[in-house]
Amino acid sequence: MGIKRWHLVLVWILFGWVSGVCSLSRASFPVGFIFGTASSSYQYEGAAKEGGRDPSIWDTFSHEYPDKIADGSNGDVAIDSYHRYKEDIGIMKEMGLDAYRFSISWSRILPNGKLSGGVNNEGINYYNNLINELLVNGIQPFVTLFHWDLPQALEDEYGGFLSPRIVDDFRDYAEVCFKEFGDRVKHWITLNEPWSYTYGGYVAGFLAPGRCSDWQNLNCTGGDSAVEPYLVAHHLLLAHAVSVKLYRQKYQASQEGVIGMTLVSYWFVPVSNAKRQQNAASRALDFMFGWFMKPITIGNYPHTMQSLLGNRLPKFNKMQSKILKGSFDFLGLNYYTAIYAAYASKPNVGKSSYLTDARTSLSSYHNGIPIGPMTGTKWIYMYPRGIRDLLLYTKEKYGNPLIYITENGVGDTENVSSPSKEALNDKGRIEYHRRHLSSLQTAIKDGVNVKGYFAWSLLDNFEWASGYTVRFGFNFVDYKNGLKRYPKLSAQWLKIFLKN
Ligand SMILES: N=C(CCCS[C@@H]1CC(=O)N(Cc2ccccc2)C1=O)N[C@@H]1O[C@H](CO[C@@H]2OC[C@@H](O)[C@H](O)[C@H]2O)[C@@H](O)[C@H](O)[C@H]1O
Repeated sequence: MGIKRWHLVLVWILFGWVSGVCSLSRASFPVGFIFGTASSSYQYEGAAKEGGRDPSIWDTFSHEYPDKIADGSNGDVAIDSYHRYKEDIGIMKEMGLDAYRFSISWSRILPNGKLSGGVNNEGINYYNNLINELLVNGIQPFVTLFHWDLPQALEDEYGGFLSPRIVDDFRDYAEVCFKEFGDRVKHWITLNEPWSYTYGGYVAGFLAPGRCSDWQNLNCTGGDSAVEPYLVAHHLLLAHAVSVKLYRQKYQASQEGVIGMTLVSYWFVPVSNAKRQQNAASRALDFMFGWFMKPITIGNYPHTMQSLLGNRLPKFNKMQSKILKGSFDFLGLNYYTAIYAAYASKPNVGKSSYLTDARTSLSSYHNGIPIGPMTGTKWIYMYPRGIRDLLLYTKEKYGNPLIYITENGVGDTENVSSPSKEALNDKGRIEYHRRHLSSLQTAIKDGVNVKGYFAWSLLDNFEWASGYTVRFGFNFVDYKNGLKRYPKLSAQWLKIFLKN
């Protein structure tokens, strides 16, 4: 019986699939494309009461509300990167990574949050040592100024980002970092995920400072989910804008670095092609991504937010709009998963909240079917196509900006506590990263201007409300045995990926 045409097609498809699975590597990406991993100060450093550091709102939140953390834990010790950074950089080098994204602890640099309170030289020394160790190992530092760990002193004095007073204090803090580290740091990120800080801290209350409306019964410490999120986001944006202006006016010419902001977004999939559902997905994107991306691009909020929120949405004056417009040299983009979006009518209860303002209903399921395969992290369903769709959307809607994927990753929630064969055999993580990198490669072929990819995360670490119960690392940290680091299968996979 002769070979039928469909046999040939099948073989061709199979070959394509096999070569696609096996051949994806560094060489699949443009020369100079940067591969790194990401971390943050409160999740990695520990040494919470060492080296002159004063408390952040995360020290307060995790100690005063341990019930808000899955295992009642905190970042007092975390994974002790404060003392083990040389070992951790050795792991990065062994894996062949090009860059490391980390954040600076504001209260380690300015313990009471303000310049007038004095600069902590032990903090300056720590980050100088970290940056220098990275550079001697050929690893580029990408530095985030604010990854949620606000000095508690500023929260106490004027409510932190609820107050416009934060803008000048953040600018002063940023300037200390530009001055002290800018000769060697060439990629600055002002804020990590302002959406998450706002949503987690002032809408749903599961992140510090844990505020939301009482009637939402989320066991919050006070707050108003209809008003505070929009005030906090407004001040985050202004703090970002004045710091970018300062960097560009005083430091960029001599230091020759670039500065941006990292945003996170779901990719939103309409539950049907009906116009009403497509509009709902578009509104959801405005209320999560456009909330920040529009202001730093054109100097104002999305029209959907302006029309739906009225006076609850603060307004930028002319000067603020001017310094916000174009206030980034690159965009950091964090992508984890996609979610279905459906139209929702105005809630009949009299109370407003960010949760219902967009008139959308979001779910990982539609007609009982998940948007993608479940993973080890309850809110992350595998939807690699979403990274490409979000990048294409950004290209089309926001003028094809320079982008770095500054976080992408997945956690395991098996309650493994020792570096067993099972714990290190993280095939799911390999599959997640391989599929997202493949989708990213397609986006690059589509003309998206993306120049780097940072995986979350090098090491298992303190995962905010999940404590140490969720592991995102390529390397296992043995919390029960001296925080010893062990490479997982994914670390081996990434090392080979980066070598080819
Ligand atoms: N997790 C986020 C926020 C993404 C918002 S989209 C989605 C919606 C939602 O409710 N959550 C949970 C959430 C929201 C905000 C912050 C943390 C966790 C989401 O992540 N971003 C990055 O994700 C990384 C992984 O987040 C983990 O995701 C699983 C959660 O169980 C865990 O608490 C969280 O730390 C963090 O370690 C980084 O510090 C952070 O920059």
